[in-house]
This record gives sequence, structure tokens and C-alpha cells, in this order.
Amino acid sequence: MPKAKKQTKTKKTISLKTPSLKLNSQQKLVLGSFLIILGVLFFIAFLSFLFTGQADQSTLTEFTSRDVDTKNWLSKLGAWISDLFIQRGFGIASFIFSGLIFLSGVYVLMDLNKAKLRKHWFWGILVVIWLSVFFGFFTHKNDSLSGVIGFEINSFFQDYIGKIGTVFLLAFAFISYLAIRFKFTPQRIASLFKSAKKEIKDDFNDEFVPIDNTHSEEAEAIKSAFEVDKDIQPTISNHSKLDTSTELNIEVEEPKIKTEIVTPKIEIEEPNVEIEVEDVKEELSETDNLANKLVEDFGQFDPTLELGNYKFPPLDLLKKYDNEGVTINQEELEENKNKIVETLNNYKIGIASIKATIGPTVTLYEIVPEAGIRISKIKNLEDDIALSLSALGIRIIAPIPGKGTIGIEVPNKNATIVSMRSVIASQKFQKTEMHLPIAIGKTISNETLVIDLAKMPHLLMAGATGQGKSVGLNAVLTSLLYKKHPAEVKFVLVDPKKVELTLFNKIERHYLAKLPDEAEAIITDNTKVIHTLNSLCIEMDNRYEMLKNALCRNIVEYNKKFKNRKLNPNEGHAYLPYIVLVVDEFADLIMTAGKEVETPVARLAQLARAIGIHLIIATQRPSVNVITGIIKANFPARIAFRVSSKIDSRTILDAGGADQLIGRGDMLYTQGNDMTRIQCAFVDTPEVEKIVDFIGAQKAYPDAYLLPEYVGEENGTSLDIDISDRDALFKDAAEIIVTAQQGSASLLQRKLKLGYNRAGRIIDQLEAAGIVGGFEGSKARQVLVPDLVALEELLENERQ
Ligand SMILES: Nc1ncnc2c1ncn2[C@@H]1O[C@H](COP(=O)(O)OP(=O)(O)OP(=O)(O)O)[C@@H](O)[C@H]1O
Repeated sequence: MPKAKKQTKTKKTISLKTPSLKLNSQQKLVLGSFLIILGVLFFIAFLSFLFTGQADQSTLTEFTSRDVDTKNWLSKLGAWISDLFIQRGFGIASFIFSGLIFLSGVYVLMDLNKAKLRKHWFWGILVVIWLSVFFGFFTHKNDSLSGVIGFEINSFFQDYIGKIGTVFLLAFAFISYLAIRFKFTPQRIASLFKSAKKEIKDDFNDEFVPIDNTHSEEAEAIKSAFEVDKDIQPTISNHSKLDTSTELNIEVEEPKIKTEIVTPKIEIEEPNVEIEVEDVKEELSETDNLANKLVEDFGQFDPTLELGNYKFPPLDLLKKYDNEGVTINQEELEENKNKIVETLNNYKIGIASIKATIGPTVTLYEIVPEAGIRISKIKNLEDDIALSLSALGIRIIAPIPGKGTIGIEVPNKNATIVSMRSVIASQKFQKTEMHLPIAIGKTISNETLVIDLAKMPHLLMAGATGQGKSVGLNAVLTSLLYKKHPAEVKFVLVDPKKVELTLFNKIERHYLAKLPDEAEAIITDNTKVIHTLNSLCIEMDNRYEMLKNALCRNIVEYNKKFKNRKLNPNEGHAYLPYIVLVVDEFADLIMTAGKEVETPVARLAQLARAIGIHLIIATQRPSVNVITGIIKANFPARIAFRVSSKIDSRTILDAGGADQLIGRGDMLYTQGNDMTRIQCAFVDTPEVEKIVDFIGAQKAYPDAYLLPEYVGEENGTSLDIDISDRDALFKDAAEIIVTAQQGSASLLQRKLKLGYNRAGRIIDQLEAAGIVGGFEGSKARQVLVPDLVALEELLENERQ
């Protein structure tokens, strides 16, 4: 019972408050529509006043007399009100009052936020005053533009602070209005008017949301509020059982709950939506942010900066030849054509048409045989045609891939030279976007052929002695020297013949890579070749590790990331130049070193493409024991100069044809499928000398690019228990292992840039010294020394 009493009390207070606070719906409708109509009437009266005000002036005094005719569209009252507001009040700014009254009607009718309405009135009145004073400034008597109030205030100001003072006061009031009303900042000039317009619109939207929209936050608030409401209801209904008159009170309660919900909403409405967009932009990962900032501050990393003044060799260093350019000998063409037609006719092969394409060394005759002729028949006549043309180097292509014709290549009597200068100067080469472009020569249709070593990814070159291999290699190297900065590419040159590549010694500190502690960069000794190849394998492993850590798939991605400063050099990252390994006489190497050379070469050929190590291998003897299956399989790009036998041609190209070339740079190039006949660009030794002199004379790096150290098998024993026999890097390795508390050889390989064998040996030595535990299969060995201090003690004790 006492509980019930309490409830009744609360209800009583509600019922008492309600009438004073709230209008019911009917009252709202009446008041709202009244105000709306009043606003409209005011507007009509004011508008009419602009046209009829003058005429009605005299009638105002006779307001009560019904005989007097008034012009205002709303008659006497309209004229009187307009006069009151416009003439004797605030001038034309009074139109704002009609707007405010109208707006008030809407707010009452729709039961919108009253605080907002008060705000509109407050600012509206200020604007009315300001405008009337502003117009008062331009009027000389109290006319309807400014009204009496505007005119008087203005003249008051002008009397005390003068015209200039009034102007500044008005300007100040205007700026203050903008600053306070619209939270004006210079940045918001653009959105100023938009937001003002939007405000009223927003009021509508916001207020209607709770009714229909169940998704918004406000709707949620309402929902929860109604849940509270439900909780209250049972207690109320309990009471209704006690006292039926309380039922009325329940109805009254509803709007009260609504007002409670509305209040927090007013505060939520304010924030601007624009901020969200900015937040999204800042959502970069930590490294991204740092990298972007670094790039902003320092620009992209430029690998060429150390040799920033490096000048690429000019074209003038290359020679121009007199017999360059294709010369068409009409007689020769006719003669050859007749011979071909005759020979084929002798074998009863009719020709429908014949077309000639003149290349630098060979002319291609394209034949369309008559219908019904078998291609194999023509192919079989190769030797006969060669005989009748009495020329070397006839090659029959039947059919030409992609064309429905048969090609007969006939060497020109006077071959022209394809100069290195012409191919380097070609637009194709100059404008190429390739990573490692090589202008190798010209095709039969006189087009410069530019190939990308990075795409090949390795190149096998073969040809009998004196057919142009060395010139071909020089053409490759020259191309890269003309296109790539020393920071972008490094050469490892292997020259068992000792004379072919020595010239390049002059650019050792610019372009060459070598083993540490090696005097000469160009490798001529076969045992050093083995070391170098193994060292390249270590470099490859290291680079793969770096790529893995950087989450990159290839060198291009990695370098791009590094340039964008997304990889930290302190974490072992560095810009990676391409490495091009050139072996001039591979057969010689295989003869002397066999498997020891073949294994690392095969490994590199299989794996090195992604990390930017590319192999160019040249050989005189393309026999199967030199170019083994595993090597061949990894060298899809091949160049064949003239070889002595069909078998050699098959070994190198998997097809005949190389035996029918005419030498002197005449070559066949294949990248896996089609075969193209190319005249190799000719670069003479003096030209190469000039180029390397030009580069060699420029500022260089302190040393050649150093490859990782490789300690051959022969230099160590399997387990060095003797302290004096320990590896030079033993202590460093021990410290790494103890610091990382991880006894793994691969950790040493990575940190110390070692090969697997050496790292394995050091691990054995560490085991013998009691620093790591025994072999545990695939798991890393246990580290027996807890920290560096203990390690220092252990090593000190050993020494004593
Ligand atoms: N592209 C070419 N255009 C014109 N002549 C060439 C071209 N290539 C080579 N020659 C001529 O052939 C000669 C031999 O070329 P090169 O020295 O390159 O042969 P090689 O295959 O390297 O021989 P070796 O294996 O004995 O070193 C050159 O001196 C040159 O006169």
C-alpha cells in the first residue's frame, strides 16, 4: 500500500505540470497554422506596401473610418501593419519578420526543436536591425528602405563616430555575425552559404527520423527510451486499477518522454560530417606513413646519386661505316630470282608469285607456290637451289611462320655492316623501357632488334671460332653500358681466353663485380671461376632472403619499394643492381672443372631470374657434354653464329640452320619458339676501348661491387676442434648465435653472408666449443651459453 501511495504522488506532479508546459496536438495545429497564415499575410501586406505604401500614407490617420479606401492588398490592417513595421520600424528588412513568423508556425505545427526556433528569432532580429542600419546609411530621410529605426540608429552613429566609423562598425558587426553564427573560418568560406541553407532542412529531417527510420542512432535512442517507458507502464496500469482517473495522466506522459529523448539529440546534431573523410586518409600503416614522410622530405631514393655526375658514353665514340645501309642491286635480285624460278621449274614446281626483302647480309625471297605443291618437296631441294645459286648460306624456311609463304634466304654478294652506332642510335633502343635492353643487330627486314636480357632470362651463345661470338658479347655489353647507370647493373666477367674481355678492366670500379680481396675483377683462372659462381649462389640466396623479408616477388618490386623508402637499410636492405654474368668460353670451363662449374651455373640458371642475376654463356663447341640438358633447359634464349655441323646446330638451336649461316656476325636468334635471322651489330675493339676509356675517366665507386665471400670445400676440415683452426668469423658467429639464442646455420648464412658449407662448418666448431648443442634434425640446435658475458668468459677460459 505505501508503494501505491508513492505512485499516486508522482502522477499528480505530472498532471500538474503538463498544461503549463505543453500544447496538445490540436492546440499545436491551431497555433501553428495561425502563425503560418500570419506570416504569409505579413508577407503579402509588406509586398503590397512597396507598391501602395505611398498612396496609403494619408489613409492611416483615418484607420477607424470605414469610408476611406485603402490600396493595400490587405486593406486597412495590412496598410497599418506595414507602415508600423516598414515605415516606422525596420524598413524592408521587416520581410524577415514575416519569414520568422511563418517559420514559427512550421515549428509549432511539426513540434520541432524550440531551441532552434529561438536561435532563428535571435539571429533574425539581429539581421533585421543590421540591415535597417545598413540601408539607413544610404538613405537621407527616413524612407521605407531603412525604416525610422534604421535611419535613426544610423544617424545616431554618424553623429558620434562619423560615416567611416559607422562603415567599420557595420563591417565589424557583419564579420562577428558570420564568425559566431556560422562558426566562420577562412577555410569555410566556400561552405558558408550551403550550411546556412541546410540548417532548416536538417531540422526537418532530424525530427522526422525517429518516426520512420529505425536504422539511425536517434531511432535507437528512442527505442531504448520506449523500453524504459514500457517498464514504467505496468506500475501506472497498476494504479489505474486503483484510480481510474489516472488513465488521463498516462496519455499526458507520452510527450514528456519525447521531450526527454529530444534533449540529447540537440547536442548530437551539431558535429560536421566532413571530418570522417580526413580520418580515412590517415589510415596508413606505420611503415607507409614513415615511408611517405621520408619520400616527402628527401624524395625517392636515387641509387645513381653517388655517381650523380656520371655521363653516359656519347654516340660519337662509335664508328660510322661507309658500307652501311642496304644497297639494292637490281641485277643481283633479277639473277637470283631467275635462278630460283628455274631451279624450281626443273623440279616441276610452279611459282605463283615471288617477293624479295633485302636485309643487310641476306635477301629473303618469299615464294607462293602454285596450288597443290607440297612444301616438303621444296624443303628437300635446299641443296639443289644452293647449288644452282652457287652460294653459301642458303636457308629455306618452309613455311614462314605466320605467313602462307616459303622463304629462301640468299646471302647478298656485298654484305653491309650493321654498325653498333646505328642500332644504339635507333629509336627502338633509345626509347625502350626494358630493364636490360640489348641492341643485338638488325633483322632481315632491316629493323633493329632490341631484346631484354631481364626477360630472357639467360642467354646462350654458340658459334664456331671466328664467326662473331666475341663481337656479339661486346655488342651486348656495349648496349648495357649505353643504357644502364653503374648503380643499376654490374658485370661478372669470366674470360678463360684471357684476352677478349680484359679491356673492361678499366671500368672495374664502375660496372664490375668481384670477390672480396681479389686483385682483378675479370676472372681468368678456372678455380676462381668456381669460387665466383658459388659466391653468386650465396648472393642469390641472400637476395632471396631480402626479397622474402620485404615481401617482394622480384627485384623490380623490391627496388621500387626501396626507392620509395619502404625498406629500412638498417634492416639489411639495399638497392639491388642487376648482375650479369658473362662467360666467354664455357666449353673450356666444363672441360677443366666439370660438375663444379655445372652445378652452380645450373642453380643460378634455374633460380636467379627473379633476383636479377642473368647469365650470358658463350661457347665455341656446342656439344652435348658442354651444353648439358639441365643448362639447355634453363637457357630458352639462344644465339647461334655459324657452326660447323648440323649436329652442333641442333645442340644449340634444337634445329638445323646455324650450319648454313655465312659467318661474320650472321646469326640465328630464338627465344623459345620462332627463329629469326639477324645480322649482329659490329663493334670493333677500338670502339669498345674508347667507351671504357670514357667511362673509366669518370669518378668511380671506391671499389668494385663486392660479392659475398666464399670459402671453398678444400679450405676447411669437417670439425675443427683445435682453436687455432677455427674460422675467422668464429667469434662473430658465436655472438650472433648467443644473441639470437638460436643455433642455426641459416642464421649465420644470412647475417654473415656465408655459403651453406662454411656456415655449417662454423656450427660444428661452435658445437666443439660447447656453445651450441648437438644436431637435432630439422630443429635448430640448442644454445648452451645464455648471454654474451658468459660467452666472453668461455672464450677467455679457452685461451688460458
Ligand atoms: N657483326 C659482324 N659484322 C661484321 N663482321 C664481323 C661481325 N662479327 C664478327 N665479324 C668479323 O669476324 C671476325 C671474328 O669475330 P670474333 O672475334 O667475334 O669471332 P669469335 O667467334 O669470337 O672467334 P673466337 O671464338 O676465335 O674468339 C671479326 O674480326 C670481324 O672481322
